[in-house]
Amino acid sequence: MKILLLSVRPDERAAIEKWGNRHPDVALTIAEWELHSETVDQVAGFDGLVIQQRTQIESDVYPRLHELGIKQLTTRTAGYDVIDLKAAAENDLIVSNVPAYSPRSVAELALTHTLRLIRKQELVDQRVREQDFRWAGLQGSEIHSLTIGIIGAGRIGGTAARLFHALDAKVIAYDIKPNHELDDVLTFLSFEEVLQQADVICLHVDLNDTSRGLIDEAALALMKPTAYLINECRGPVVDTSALLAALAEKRLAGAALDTMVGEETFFNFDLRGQELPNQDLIQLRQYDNVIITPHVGFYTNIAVQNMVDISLDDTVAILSGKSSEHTVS
Ligand SMILES: NC(=O)C1=CN([C@@H]2O[C@H](COP(=O)(O)OP(=O)(O)OC[C@H]3O[C@@H](n4cnc5c(N)ncnc54)[C@H](O)[C@@H]3O)[C@@H](O)[C@H]2O)C=CC1
Ligand SMILES: O=C(O)C(=O)[C@H](O)COP(=O)(O)O
Repeated sequence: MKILLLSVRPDERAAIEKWGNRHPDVALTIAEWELHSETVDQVAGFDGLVIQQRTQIESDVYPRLHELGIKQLTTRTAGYDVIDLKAAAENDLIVSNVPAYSPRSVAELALTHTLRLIRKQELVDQRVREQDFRWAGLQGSEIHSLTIGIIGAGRIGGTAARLFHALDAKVIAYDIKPNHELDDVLTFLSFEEVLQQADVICLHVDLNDTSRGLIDEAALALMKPTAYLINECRGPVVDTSALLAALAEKRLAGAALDTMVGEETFFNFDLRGQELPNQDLIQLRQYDNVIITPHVGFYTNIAVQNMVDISLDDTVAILSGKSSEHTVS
């Protein structure tokens, strides 16, 4: 069996090698390129495909994969919004993802961002760098006195809720499919109630037709002017122009963004000394109450090993005609 892994980063190689040592019967090939119209022909001769990319797969790729005899497409990520599931199904491709490689990795970043925001840590760091050691303007708040609003209480949102609950915060949540196994740590409310009551809103929805643009001008207008917004899921869930307006007019206390619209042109690039390619990023970076992290929520040692292991196990299972519990349709 021949499996091609695409978009492989140097830090994934050790995990891939470990899996390969446990499966000497599987031939693994590593490549750094992404799956697109201009690269798809290089897939010829392989049985299985494992991807991880932020840019959409073009529509002509799916029929070409079918012509090349590819029957499976696995992304070693939780989000699978770069894949058009309808086009994949029309071309007999079984799609799978890695839904739970480490919900803690992202949930712990949400907690980190929350603590940094409520202690005004960006401003503190900036001032200390400038040798300004005054306290004025730096008073923070304590987590146990706050209400945390989780939008999308799935694997990651639910894990974040448990972390916040353990720190004695009040946790409220909105989800289109509430999971009542979380009732011991949070209270499900309406979308509007969560926005109105929370001191910190954490976004953990998957990107779909109902969540695209969910945090728009109207949603931001419902939030308290003292509240913070944290986006750890996908950039398009937030209307960035509306967010910028809310920040400019001080209708929001601040924000932390681990995902942004257009991030594929700047996150995980070394742009030191260069002009930034995105106006929203330029504007957001000017605020000392905005934290930007380059989509590192997932990026822990445990998560990277699990992403590799689970995606390769599933690829082998699917190609062997067995079922995988991670197929998506
Ligand atoms: N920053 C990062 O590095 C990472 C980001 N992610 C993103 O986080 C997302 C969530 O991951 P999981 O928790 O594993 O997914 P999940 O599928 O377990 O949870 C998503 C939840 O959102 C809910 N939801 C969907 N649309 C909604 C809407 N319009 N309003 C309210 N709730 C809605 C669903 O019902 C579900 O409970 C992924 O799809 C991915 O986009 C995932 C891993 C790493
Ligand atoms: O798993 C996900 O979903 C993630 O967001 C990642 O872990 C990073 O994946 P990409 O956004 O780089 O595909």
